[in-house]
Amino acid sequence: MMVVTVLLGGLITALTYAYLRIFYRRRKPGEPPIVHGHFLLGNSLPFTENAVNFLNKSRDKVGDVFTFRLLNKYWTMVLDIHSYELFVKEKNFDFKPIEEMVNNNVFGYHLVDGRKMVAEAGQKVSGKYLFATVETFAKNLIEAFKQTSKQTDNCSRRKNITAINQKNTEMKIDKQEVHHSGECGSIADSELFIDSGLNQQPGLPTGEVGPGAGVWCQDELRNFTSKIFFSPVFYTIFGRGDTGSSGSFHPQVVHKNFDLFHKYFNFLLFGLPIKLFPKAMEAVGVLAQQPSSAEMVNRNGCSDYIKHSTQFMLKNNQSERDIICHNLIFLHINYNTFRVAYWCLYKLMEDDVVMAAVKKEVEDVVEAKRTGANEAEYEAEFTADDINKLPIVDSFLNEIMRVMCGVLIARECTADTKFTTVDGRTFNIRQGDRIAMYPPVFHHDPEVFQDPETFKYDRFVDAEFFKHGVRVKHPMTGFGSLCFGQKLAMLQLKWFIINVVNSFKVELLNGERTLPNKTMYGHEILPPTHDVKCRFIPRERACTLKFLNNYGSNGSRQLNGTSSGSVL
Ligand code: HEM
Repeated sequence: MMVVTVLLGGLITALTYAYLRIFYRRRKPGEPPIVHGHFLLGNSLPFTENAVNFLNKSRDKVGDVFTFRLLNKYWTMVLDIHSYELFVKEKNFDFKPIEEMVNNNVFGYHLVDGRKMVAEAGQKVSGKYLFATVETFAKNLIEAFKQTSKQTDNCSRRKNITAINQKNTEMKIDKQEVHHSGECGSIADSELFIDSGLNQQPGLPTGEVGPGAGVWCQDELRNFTSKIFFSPVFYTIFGRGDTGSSGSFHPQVVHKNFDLFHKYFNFLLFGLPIKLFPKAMEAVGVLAQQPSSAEMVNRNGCSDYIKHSTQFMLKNNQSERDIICHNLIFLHINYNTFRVAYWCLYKLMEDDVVMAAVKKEVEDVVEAKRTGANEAEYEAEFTADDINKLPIVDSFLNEIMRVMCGVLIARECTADTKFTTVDGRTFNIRQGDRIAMYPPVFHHDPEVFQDPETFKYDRFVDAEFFKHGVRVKHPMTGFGSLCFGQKLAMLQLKWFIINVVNSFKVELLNGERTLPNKTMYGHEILPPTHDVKCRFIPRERACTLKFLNNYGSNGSRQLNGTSSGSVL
């Protein structure tokens, strides 16, 4: 009995010691206030349920700089938007451990000399490389639009068959038939439906069928965006290999598997082993089937970013597996742009007023730029500056970025640090703690953005924003301070919006609605709670749009115009 009591006593003492060492913290003088939570989980549950609500409530209780706990890690949140520059410029707040955590926990690899590699590879998406990348993207976009338009011809053919057969139902296209009809693989196309026109939905205009014209095609919005946006992004990054030799390294296969993998992203980020998630394992198995590094760098159209980073890693004797993981990270980064494109299409379709405003701006500028003797020859050229000088397109995109942003700007504190906010309050931050700013809180602050829950496409036109009566220098912080791809992403997205409005009519099917999934805060761009069905048809006689790479001519080495992006 005595032995049992002693053992029990020992166990309780050990557990109490471990608890005090790992979880418990007493606030020291000068440190931010602590928001206490569950004795084991800390504040993990309210944070993962809805981070913005939790952080707002905490701020109301203890002020805009405070510390809380996620499992065993203490985080200090700086929710003072005016202190953004001070935060991102503090040399003791280091991004490297965060980057390593993502590389290690989510992608299972270590990047040798990572900071140097990112700094060097980052050059490959700025200056002349930025312009060249947009040029390649624009060409790939034309190709993707062409292929998708061809599918509506296919729908048209099928419609006739449908009419002949008197089938009054939607039909799913036979996988193989679609596979032969265009570049898209069978996975994407397996979800393509024909809107036969015979089962017209109430409230929707009749499919515009004329000789030689397509009919409305139905698709899931994610699938549609994948074909017209993710494909060109994918080919811009990796080029087009010798088709057939690349197997499952195909944009639609990669996209489907990335979609699946991303569902588990937050679990992996917090360190849970991927083996717990068989579906994620399966997806990664497919994603890992990539061309060898030697083949990749020689692929036609492979980006300078991938070429440079691959060669850098080879020089450091990193394995083929590491290179594959790095390619996945780069895709993961670009997947954000895909999600924004999804929301752009959704918001255009959701509200006729938004669509009309964006369309008018695009049509006016296309009309003004148009050259050519007749409709068949109409063509309009856009430079990067031209793209950036469309206030409605710019504001619409910024509003999407505001509402859909889920990013946490996180750093690790590398030494005990006194952090002083812009209004002069000083807080002691402990070495080893995480420290963060949270753009979604700023983006939904009613003092900065009036009616923050309402989507206002023109919110950013000639606008300034204020907090406590002081102008906010950085109202939009969704790219953080380090993102090299900000200018590229914004240009690609604007060019996509212009082109999609010019080339397609797109509509949501009746009653189809979705929302950003707020349990996914932590993803840079929030995914939808569920997908929606849409339908599309190419616009007849659409003017051909071209991107003009004028880098270096007329001194245009910089990007001018509205919100072209500024990395601090
Ligand atoms: C809508 C699209 C995108 C969003 C929302 C986004 C957002 C972000 C954010 C929040 C960070 C962390 C920054 C920080 O903590 O200060 C980041 C880092 C980064 N982004 Fe982006 N990004 C996007 C697109 C891109 C693209 C297209 C590229 C490349 C061409 C890119 C390249 C990078 C790189 C290389 C980093 C890491 C920088 C470093 O390690 O120092 N991003 N991005």
